[in-house]
Amino acid sequence: MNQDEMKREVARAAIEYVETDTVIGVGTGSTANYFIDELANIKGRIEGTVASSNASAERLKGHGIPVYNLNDVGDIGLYVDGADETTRHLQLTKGGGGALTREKIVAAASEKFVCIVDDTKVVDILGAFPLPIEVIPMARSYVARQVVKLGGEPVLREGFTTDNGNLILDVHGLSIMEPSRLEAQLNNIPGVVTNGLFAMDPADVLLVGSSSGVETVR
Ligand SMILES: O=C[C@H](O)[C@H](O)[C@H](O)COP(=O)(O)O
Repeated sequence: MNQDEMKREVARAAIEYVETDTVIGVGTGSTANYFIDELANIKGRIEGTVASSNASAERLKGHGIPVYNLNDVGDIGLYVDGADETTRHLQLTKGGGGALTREKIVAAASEKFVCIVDDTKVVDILGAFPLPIEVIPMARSYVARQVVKLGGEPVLREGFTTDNGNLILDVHGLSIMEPSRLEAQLNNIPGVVTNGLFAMDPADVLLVGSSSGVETVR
């Protein structure tokens, strides 16, 4: 099974968590796209969705699936999204597609976060994947200097603007031994909107696709 087939399999497995007549929080990225395509097959069974990016909203609408504004729905039961890296403790790095802030908001507003990955994303220690930080444009240099003091090497994601009109610094070289501590430390820097660590509030369920099938980690 290749990586795309594994992504499709975990996306299909996540459909099991969808409850009838509910609003589903939907993530962003290639794995989340497979989930959106699977959701299209059962769209008559759900009330609608809240999307974590404009790209996902467009894909959902393209399938004729209703997309609501988070402000217009109450708490959400289920959020399904991919990740760039995950540990077996369900702590994640996200934001490779730059959607980290809206992802963190929709995940926080959801009762259960089911994370769907292929087995290439599972690591012992987070950090090989550069950690994305969403930054208010006027604070870019200041934030970059503070990140250097923490031992990271920030690289501006050239030509990229988030759905919120901000910039992304991809931070290389951080050894993330204490993910929750680093998540809080980075978020405390003025000018940081949020960073891509989901450690203080990790996923609730991890579905890992591999050539031998889909494994569930809780
Ligand atoms: O901003 C993007 C998201 O955090 C994605 O969930 C993450 O980058 C994983 O994407 P993919 O499923 O394409 O590897």
